[in-house]
Formats: sequence, C-alpha cells, structure tokens
Amino acid sequence: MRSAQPLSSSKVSDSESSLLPRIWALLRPYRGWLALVGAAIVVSALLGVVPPFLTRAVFDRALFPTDGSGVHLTLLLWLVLAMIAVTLVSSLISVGQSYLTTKVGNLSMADLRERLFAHLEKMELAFFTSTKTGSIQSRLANDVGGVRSVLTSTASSILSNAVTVAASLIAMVLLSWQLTLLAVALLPGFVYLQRRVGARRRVLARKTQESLSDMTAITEEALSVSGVLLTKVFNQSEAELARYRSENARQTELQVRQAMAGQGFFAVVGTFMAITPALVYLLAGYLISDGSGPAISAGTLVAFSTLQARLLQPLVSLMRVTLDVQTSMALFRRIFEYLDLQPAIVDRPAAVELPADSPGKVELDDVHFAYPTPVRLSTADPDPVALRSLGRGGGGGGMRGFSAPPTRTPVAADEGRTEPRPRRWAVAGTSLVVEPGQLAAFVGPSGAGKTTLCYLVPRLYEVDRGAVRIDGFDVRDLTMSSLADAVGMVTQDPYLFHASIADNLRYAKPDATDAELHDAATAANIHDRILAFDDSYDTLVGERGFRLSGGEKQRLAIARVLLKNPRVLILDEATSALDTVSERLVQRALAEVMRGRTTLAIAHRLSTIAHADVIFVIDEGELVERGTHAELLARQGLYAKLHAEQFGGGQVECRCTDGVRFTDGTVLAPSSSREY
Ligand SMILES: Nc1ncnc2c1ncn2[C@@H]1O[C@H](COP(=O)(O)OP(=O)(O)OP(=O)(O)O)[C@@H](O)[C@H]1O
Repeated sequence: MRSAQPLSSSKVSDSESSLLPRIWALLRPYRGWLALVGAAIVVSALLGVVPPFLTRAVFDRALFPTDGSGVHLTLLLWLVLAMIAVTLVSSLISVGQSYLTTKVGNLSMADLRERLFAHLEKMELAFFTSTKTGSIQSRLANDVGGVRSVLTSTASSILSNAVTVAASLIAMVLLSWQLTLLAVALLPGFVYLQRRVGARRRVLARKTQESLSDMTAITEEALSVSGVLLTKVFNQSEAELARYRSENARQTELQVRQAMAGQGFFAVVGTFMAITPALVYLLAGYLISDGSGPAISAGTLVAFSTLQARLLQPLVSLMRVTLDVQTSMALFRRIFEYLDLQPAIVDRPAAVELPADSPGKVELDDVHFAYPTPVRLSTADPDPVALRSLGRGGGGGGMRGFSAPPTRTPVAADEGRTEPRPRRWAVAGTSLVVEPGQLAAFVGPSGAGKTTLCYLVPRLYEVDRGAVRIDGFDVRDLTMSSLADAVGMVTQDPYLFHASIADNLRYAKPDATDAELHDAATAANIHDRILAFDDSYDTLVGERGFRLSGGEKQRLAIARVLLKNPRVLILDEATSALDTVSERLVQRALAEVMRGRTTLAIAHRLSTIAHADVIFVIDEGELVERGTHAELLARQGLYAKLHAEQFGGGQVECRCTDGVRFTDGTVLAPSSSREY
C-alpha cells in the first residue's frame, strides 16, 4: 500500500523529483506531439537570434560599410527581405506551437480529471462518509484546474525561454564576451533571490488552495438544497454568511499576498535589465577609446543591445515560470495524494461471478465489524478527515461491542503522530441465515447496528472477522459487479438524480422500454401520480428529488429497484418521514417489491414484522433474539419490550409525520409521540 505523504512546505521540494516522473507519465501518451512542439520551439528560438545579426549586417555592411564605401542598396534589400521572412516564419511556427501545446495540455488534464473521478468512484463508502464532499469537489475542480497552466503552457514556455536565453547568450558572447560579462554579472544573485521568493510563494499557494477548498466545502454545505433547508429552519443564514465572509476575506488576503510576493524582486530584475544598455554603451566607450580592447563596430553595439533587450523578457518569464511550477507541484501533490489512496474494497484477483440463477440465500457467519478510524490526509484540507484504506482482519473479538476491534494502521498523518481512537464493534459476533425468498425483519433500538449489518451484505463495508455469504459464496470472493447486480436497496432517503423521472428509473435498467417503466411504476403505486405531472415521465425531479414528496420519492425508488429486479433486497423502511396517506401507498408498493425475493428489512411497520418469516432483534451490535413474531412475544425479552413500546402492544401499525396509524386502519392525528 502506498501511503499518502505529508505536505509541509519544507517537504515539497524534497519530493519534486519524485513528482516529475508522474507528471511526465500524464504527458507520455502525447509524446509524439510534444516532440513536434519541442522542435518548433527550438527552431523559433534559434530564428529569434538571427535578426540582431541581420541588423549588424545592415549597419556594418549595407548602410554604413566599415570600409567607407557608400550604401549597398541591393544588399540592404536582401537583408530586409530576410528579416521579414524570419519574422513571418517565427510567427507561423508560434501559432502552430500554441495550438499543439494547448491541445496536449487540455487533453492530459482531461485524462487526469477522469482518472481522479474514476479512482474516487472506486473508493469505499467509508471514505465518503468521513470526507467533506466539498473537499473532494475542490480537488477535482480547483486543484486540477490549478495545474492546467503547467500542462498547457508552462512546459513549452520553459523550453522556449531557456532556448532563447541560451541562444541569445551564445550570440552575445560571439559579438563581445566583455560586454556579455557585464550583462550577466548579476544573474547568479537573481537566481538566489528567485529561489527564496519561490519558497514563499509556494507556502502561500498551499494556503490559498486550502482556503479555496474550505470555501468550496462551505458553499457545498450551505447552498445545497439540504443545507439551505437546514439553514432556514434553524435561522442560521447570518452564521453561514459570517462563516463564508471570514473564509472569503482570508482567501482575498492570500490571493493578494500570493500575487504580490516577488513583485519587488521582479521590479529589481526589470530595472537592472533596463539600465544594462546604458552600462554597455559606457563600457564599449572605454574599450574603444582604450584601443587595447577589441574593435567594436556600431553594428555590433546595436546588435548586442537588441540581443540584451531580448534577454529580459525570457529571463523574467523563466523566473516567473519556475515559481509557477513550484506552486503547481503543491497542487500535483494534492491530486496524487488522492490517486494514491487505495480503495479498501475491490475485486479479489480470483473473484468469481455470482451465478445468474442463484436463489439468494444470505448467511452471516460470526460477523464482526467496526467502523474504520478516520485519519487525516497529509495535504490536509482545513477539515479533511479522510479515511484511508486500512489493513483488514486480525486481532480483537469479544462481547457487547466493548472488546478491542482489530487495530488498523492509519496512514501516516502529521508524520505518524495520529493515534487511532479505540473503536467499538458496530456488529459483533452475528451469525444468521435468511433462506431464499424469505422476509427477514431486523428490529432493535436506534443505533443498534441494523443498518450497518445490512450494509455488509452488498459489501459496502468489509467485515473484520467472520464472513457474509450469498448462496454459499463469501461476498469477498464475488466480483463487485455481480454482487451489485444481485443485491438491491431501498434506503430511508432515496437518492434521485437531477434528471427526468424516466431517466431516474432507467438508472436501474438503461435499456428498459416505456412499457417496463410503466409496469414498475404501476407496481410501485406511483404510475398515476407520474401521469398527473405536467410532463409525465419527462418531469424533472429537481436536485436530489426535492420536487417530490417523501412518499413519492420512496415509491419511485421502489419502482427503480423493481426494474433492477435483484435477488436480494435490503429495505430500510422509513415511516417516520411519511404522512399516513403516503405511508399506506408506500406500504402497498413494498409488498409488491418484496414478493418472491429474499428481503432483509429494517422494519418500522408492525405488518412487515408480523409477516416476516424470521425476526432478528439487534442490540448494541449483537443479535440478541431471533424467531417469529409469536415466538418472540412469548419469550418476553427485548422484542416484547420494543413491541409494547413502539407498537402499542400490537395496536400501532406505524408512526408517521401526521399521526399514528393503527392496525385496524384508523389514524390518530396529531401524533402523540413521533419518536420511537
Ligand atoms: N459511518 C459511520 N462511521 C462511524 N460510526 C458509524 C457510522 N455509521 C453508523 N455508525 C455508528 O454505528 C452504530 C450503529 O449504527 P446503525 O446506523 O447501524 O444503527 P441502526 O440500528 O440502523 O440505527 P437506526 O435505527 O437509528 O437507523 C451507531 O453507534 C452509529 O453511531
């Protein structure tokens, strides 16, 4: 396992060398084009030093021949034509080169974005439950966007400027080494200064990016539909604004500081380069009047000054670009850190497909599971508790969730000083069997571990000890894709995409015909409701389905799972979020979806429990009772207690937002007690 590396400002440069091969790997697919770009750059840089020599010839041979003869008009004409041709060819090459670099840069950036997206999609659920969505989005958008310049223009700009500087220097030495010495005397000092400025800008760039990531996270949290809802209900608009305002101010300050860092340095470099010609003329005067030095013609002096002036722009660009590269390295590091996260739950090398005709028997064999300890990523976002893939298995075991779960090694964060907090079993020593086609109801107090237990079946989390099997296959030996096809889920708050109803339904079966959609919706009790919408099946559901009521969303989710037609269904019944009318509609839809398939229901309705073939009572992560409704009531244990408390000893069917529905069909509103 590759571990994420800490990003501290002092560490960045240490590891730049290790980043370069990885950055090159991004560009490698386009190396043919890059070679072409390189050739174009070298040719145009070399062409760039030709005009000063032509200028010298114009002065010393055509206009004011040093032998004292008159103006050579024909030669002048040819020299002028050559100057025009060189400029034209350079311009044409430069257009082609810009096209190629932009294209290569954007293509490699698209590759990087896609790789990051694909990689994040493979990460286990635990990674997302412990990482801010905004932070993930920030790395995908801001960080990848931030390295755009490196991949588009920086590399070519470095090459082009370096070749121009080298060619100009050689040409200057050829013209006069004494004048060249004067012109470059201060360069080593500049390089030293530039390194110091670079280090400062790098620190500022990292802080700016972290702040940007925090702002994205705040925006994502506060301006999502759920966030806005929460803000309004709790009257926290001002607090949210204050949080945003403070981060915004920090961002502004950092941006200004980052932009200004090094401006003084560039001003010094610029001033020096600007006054160099004057110094050159002075030195030339001494050399000529001294008589001992080389004869410096007027043409040589003009050509030298032109070259020296040409040196300024590429030299400053080169220094700026070096700073940009250092900044981008920090961003690359953040991106590669995500790419280095190893998904904890992946197909084993010898993973097999679950046979298509397998009946759907679910078995848990001495299952232990504890939620992994979240650890900090080293290139931390301000609140980036990001979970690492963690070693599995081994250690621990025991009773009542207070024994020690296996210690997993968190990825080094804060240079290894993060101690994992003691964890407790969320599921401890559970063994059970649900036969094909059976309805198994899971009941227990809130937080007992029912949801966690059910999530282990589709391998959303990996067991620490024991095994979960479907039709005798350990789920860890099955391919993720065949397992996902076999197990369907209807969660408490079903997720819908911001798309049409039809598109949301086809998510389960992309090739479903309209007739199939209608059949599934009819079975889920939602077809007539859909027809009542203005755009029928083409109605947009709004972000996360917010334009639909809770009951409508649930019935759509049921229709969706009907289209998927899984052998095993996991059902998290949510009645407390529904009103009694919707609840009745949902219940009928559920009866339809449960028929003929193995169902594991986290039950909140008495009827589901009463009709269950087997009931499992969970408490503090452990399976404490099992049996049928009658058997468990007779036992007078936890089930009997819950039955008395939650279901009024058998009179209450379920509790809804607007009241209690009794088993005889009557409804009492408003609800006297909604919590259970
Ligand atoms: N992502 C998570 N990370 C860490 N702990 C978690 C996570 N999800 C749940 N837990 C903890 O695991 C325990 C079991 O939670 P779980 O959601 O499985 O209970 P539940 O029986 O389904 O509860 P409810 O009926 O209220 O939904 C709880 O203590 C809960 O706080």
